[in-house]
Formats: sequence, structure tokens, C-alpha cells
Amino acid sequence: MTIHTKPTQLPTIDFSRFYGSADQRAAFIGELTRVLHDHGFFYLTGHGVPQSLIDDVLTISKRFFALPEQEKLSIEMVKSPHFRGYNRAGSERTRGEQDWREQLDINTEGVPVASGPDTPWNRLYGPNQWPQALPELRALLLRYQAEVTRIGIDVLKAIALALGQSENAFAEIYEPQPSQLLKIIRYPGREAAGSDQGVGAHKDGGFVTVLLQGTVPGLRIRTEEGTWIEAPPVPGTFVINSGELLELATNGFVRADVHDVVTPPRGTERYSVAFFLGARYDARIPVIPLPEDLKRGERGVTADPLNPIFREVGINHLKSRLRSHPDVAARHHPDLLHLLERPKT
Ligand SMILES: O=C(O)CCC(=O)C(=O)O
Ligand SMILES: [Fe+2]
Repeated sequence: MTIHTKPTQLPTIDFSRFYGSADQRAAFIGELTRVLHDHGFFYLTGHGVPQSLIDDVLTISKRFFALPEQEKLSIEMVKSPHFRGYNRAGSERTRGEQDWREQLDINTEGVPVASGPDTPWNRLYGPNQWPQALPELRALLLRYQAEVTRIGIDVLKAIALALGQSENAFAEIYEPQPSQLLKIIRYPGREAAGSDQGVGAHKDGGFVTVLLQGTVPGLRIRTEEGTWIEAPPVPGTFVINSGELLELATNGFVRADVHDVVTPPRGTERYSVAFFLGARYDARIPVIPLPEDLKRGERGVTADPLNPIFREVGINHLKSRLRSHPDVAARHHPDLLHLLERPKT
């Protein structure tokens, strides 16, 4: 058996090789298989998103967070039953602890949909909240959301191939409308934050996350051995990571590494834009029959008693939103709080 030591930094994958010669594509897919198994985290280059769009999104995010507090609070998330809008630093929670970041959450632009006892996740559909004081934000973020959705779907097709499946293996659970949660985020410096927890240690939930970092580091990833590696911003790249949905669908062959963000040092601030591509809320997570050579790499999936994950996509997402935003839950969804009760042992 070969013992390979894993690098102390994340690998970089050049997506343009997916569209290259047959040899390039095969080498790319093989590399992706290894990376998915080792971390599920990598830097992506060759993604085709214009640098001007990336720059514009980071610039407008800074302008949004620089708005007077009352403008930001006019679209506070607690006003939206659909978990859309602005949250002050300290108002979101990871595993019960406050995250020191302010953020604006948007999702697929839509209209409210009636929900019943069997479809509580319908409450996630609805309109976004946009700031009147920054009218350009809407068109720019929706354009960016469309672009990172395209990247996410392309990466997912490559992932399906890397798992020995046809490239559309996941299409039946994301078509015609994947979930598209987009967050613009600002982490205040240590002097303004209440703790070192920018965002607490967690796994992402969906298929893949497409993360754009500004210029200030802070993201850390916990490897399978339990050591933490840093993933500083690299200009022109996105950080891509797999979510729990892929871990569950592959019985743990794909890793969804735990990660966090450390509060930036005194006198600095960190900006990032995170996009979470998920399946349709009414889908169920399938078990993918992996080819024999990959099957040997299945680790199984261990349930986290604080955050148990289920095969129903919509319930997982709704529970994660209720848990992260107790104020929205209490105001709009008191009848759903039983979903967060821990199973009796
Ligand atoms: O801000 C970042 O760099 C990462 C944020 C993150 O992990 C998340 O929001 O899930
Ligand atoms: Fe994350």
C-alpha cells in the first residue's frame, strides 16, 4: 500500500482542461476524483468568469456594507419569512455560537408558494429584499448568481464523471431549478468583533459551494487527520468545496471538509461572496452506486447529533436556516420549531 502524505495547501484545478483534448479531460477527471476523496476542497482556475464581474461584485459589496445602518436594517432578514435579507454581525449562529460577520442573503428571485404539512420547505421560496439606497445591487448580484450557478453545474457534471457516472447523474435532482443561496459577507476586524469566530466550524450542506474571497485571509479547512490548513485568497480563483449532499450521496467517498473563518486582525476587515448550489427542495438525495475501485474508498457517513442530515433536501435546508436564524424562526415559523428537536435516544 502506498502511503501518501497530503499537501498542507489546497490543490488547484484548471477547469479549462475539462474542455481540452480527450487526454487532458481524462487527466482532469482523475485528479478531481482524488481531490474529492481527500478534501472536497480546491481552488478553481480556468472558470471563464470575467475578472471585471468579480471586481464589480466585490466593490459593490463594500458599498453595501458601508451604507448607513438604518438602510441595511430596512431589509433585515427578520422581515422575510423566506430567509432573505441582511443580518448584523453576531446575529447568525453556527452550532449555537454567534458568528461575527454581517451579511446579505439572497436566493432565487421568486414569489411565495403555499406550504402544507408535507411541503414546509415551500416557505423558502419568495422574493429577495433589495436596498433602495443601492439600486444597482440587484442586477449585478443576479448576474453574478447566474454565472456562479453555471460554474456550479459545470463542476457538478465533472464531479459526476469523476464518480464514474454519466455527467447528468445529478440532473434529476437539480432540474429545472436548483437552489441558489448567495451571500455577500463582511467580517469586521478583531477590535469590533466579539470573538475570533468569523464563522464557526461547519460543513456546507448542498452540492458545491463557489467561494469568492477578497484580499484578506481567514478561511481554514480541517483535514481528515484533524489538522487545519489555511486557504488564503488567490487572485483569479474561486474556492470550490463539496457539501454534505455529495458526502451522503457517495456514502462518504466524497469528503465535505469542516471549515471555519477566523476573525481578521485588528484594523482589517474581510470580504467574501459565497454561493451555495443545492438540489431542488422537493428532491431526495440518492445513493450513487460507485464503481468497485471507488467503492473501496467509501467511508460511510457519520451523523452529527447536533446537525443530523436527512435525505430530504428541503427539510435539511429548512432546518439549517431555522437553526442559523432563530429570530426569523420565532417570528415567522413557530409552528416548525419542533423540526429542531433532537431525536430522543
Ligand atoms: O467567508 C468565507 O470565506 C467562507 C464562508 C463559509 O464557509 C460559509 O458561509 O459557509
Ligand atoms: Fe462554509
